[in-house]
Amino acid sequence: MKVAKFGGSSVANAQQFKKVKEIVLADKKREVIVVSAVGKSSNEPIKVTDMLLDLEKARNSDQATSFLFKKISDRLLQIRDDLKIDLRLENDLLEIKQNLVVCSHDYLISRGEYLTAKLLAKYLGYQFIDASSILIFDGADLDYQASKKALMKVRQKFKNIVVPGFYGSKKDNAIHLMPRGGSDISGAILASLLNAELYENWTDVSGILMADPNIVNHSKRIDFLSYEELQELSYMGFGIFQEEAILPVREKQIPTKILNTNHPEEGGTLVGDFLNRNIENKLITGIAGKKNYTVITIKKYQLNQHIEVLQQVLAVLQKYQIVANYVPSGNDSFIFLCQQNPSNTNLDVAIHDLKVNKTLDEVKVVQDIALVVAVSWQLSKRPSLAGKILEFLDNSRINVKMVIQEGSNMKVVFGVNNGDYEKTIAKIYQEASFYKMKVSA
Ligand SMILES: Nc1ncnc2c1ncn2[C@@H]1O[C@H](COP(=O)(O)OP(=O)(O)O)[C@@H](O)[C@H]1O
Ligand SMILES: N[C@@H](CC(=O)OP(=O)(O)O)C(=O)O
Repeated sequence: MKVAKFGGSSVANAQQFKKVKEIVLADKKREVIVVSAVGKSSNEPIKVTDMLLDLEKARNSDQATSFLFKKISDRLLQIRDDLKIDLRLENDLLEIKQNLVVCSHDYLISRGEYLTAKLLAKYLGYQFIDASSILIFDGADLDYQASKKALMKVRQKFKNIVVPGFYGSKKDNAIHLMPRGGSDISGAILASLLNAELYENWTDVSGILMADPNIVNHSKRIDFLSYEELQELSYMGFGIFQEEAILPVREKQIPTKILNTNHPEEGGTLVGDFLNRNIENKLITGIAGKKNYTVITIKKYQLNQHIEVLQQVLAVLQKYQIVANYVPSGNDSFIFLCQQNPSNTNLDVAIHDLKVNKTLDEVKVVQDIALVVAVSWQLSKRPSLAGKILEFLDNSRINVKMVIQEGSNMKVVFGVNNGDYEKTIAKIYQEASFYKMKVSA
């Protein structure tokens, strides 16, 4: 059997629902369908999930909510009416409206998926199964056994089901919301629980492209990608597949395909255990990145003899709950990379604490740095990769602030000014995707 997840763009309007139906019914093995909330279309620039977030903001600041609630309801009811789906969605909408003042964030934001899945289930003639009854979480982690047991019970009764993505339930039955893009995770978990032969992830691009199509026009598709490569790319901001969705399919080695709902005939990217594929002479597999990092360089003479300094710095970061990547950089210094978040002032306070710490020789802070990662299959066999890319960037006068090639034998990270982010990705793509390199044995 196959698990097929359809993203918000695949269910953005009635037209898209029709395409989904055609795809699902074309293969009997597509038994478990996971769906996101109604997403963006050319006429509707806002995802229902973002509309719900706006609704929550209005509720929390005692502003009027009825206009926003109506807008959300209208989008869903329009699809129902266009497709003549025989479903009294008004009852569900009323229940949500009645809960609006008191309900939790997780409940409210998950309602987009809940309502969309109800519509799709009815439209496909599949059974709607609320994700809260089969994906059970213990804290942030899935309770695998409890979820498997609940899912098996459902599957004994119903073969073909539609499950809303993006949420499950906690032990106390309250809704547990996943991170943004979480329907990818729901699909991957279901594929893992069911040992699916394939996990299909249907979206609005025909596979994973070497670089973000919003930055590079006509970027080449990656036909085959290993779980490890996808992990590195998703971690660094590949928007197309949620990073946390990789582990469930990777653990069970479930082949995963990224496909286009608008063009199923174009095929897509197959993600699998391809690390031992025949080495190609392509310079890189893909490029990803994120803006808005703060780089904190800590200097301490003979640092390797003062391990307590590292402990002190980590304690400050822990105190202010700062998530940071740590990079050793020589005998006398190390750097931390932290993602900036304008609404979180903890980073400024932590930096202040570090600066007044007399044990440290110097604390240098550089803000507004973008990190761009080039992932290359078996980097160790291509030792001159980082140098080659630096040469390309140098030729186009991009000021590279740092290069990190630690730990993984799969990626090189370049730190550049935020303003050079797009240019860096475009440049690496332009040069590297055409460049053929000799591979050492
Ligand atoms: N490397 C990439 N390859 C393909 N798409 C990418 C890449 N990086 C970013 N994207 C963006 O990801 C989008 C698909 O993800 P998303 O908007 O979450 O879709 P969905 O609503 O189907 O889940 C594409 O439309 C594209 O703009
Ligand atoms: N609707 C949620 C979950 C999700 O996975 O959406 P999409 O598949 O449209 O990226 C979000 O916007 O984050």
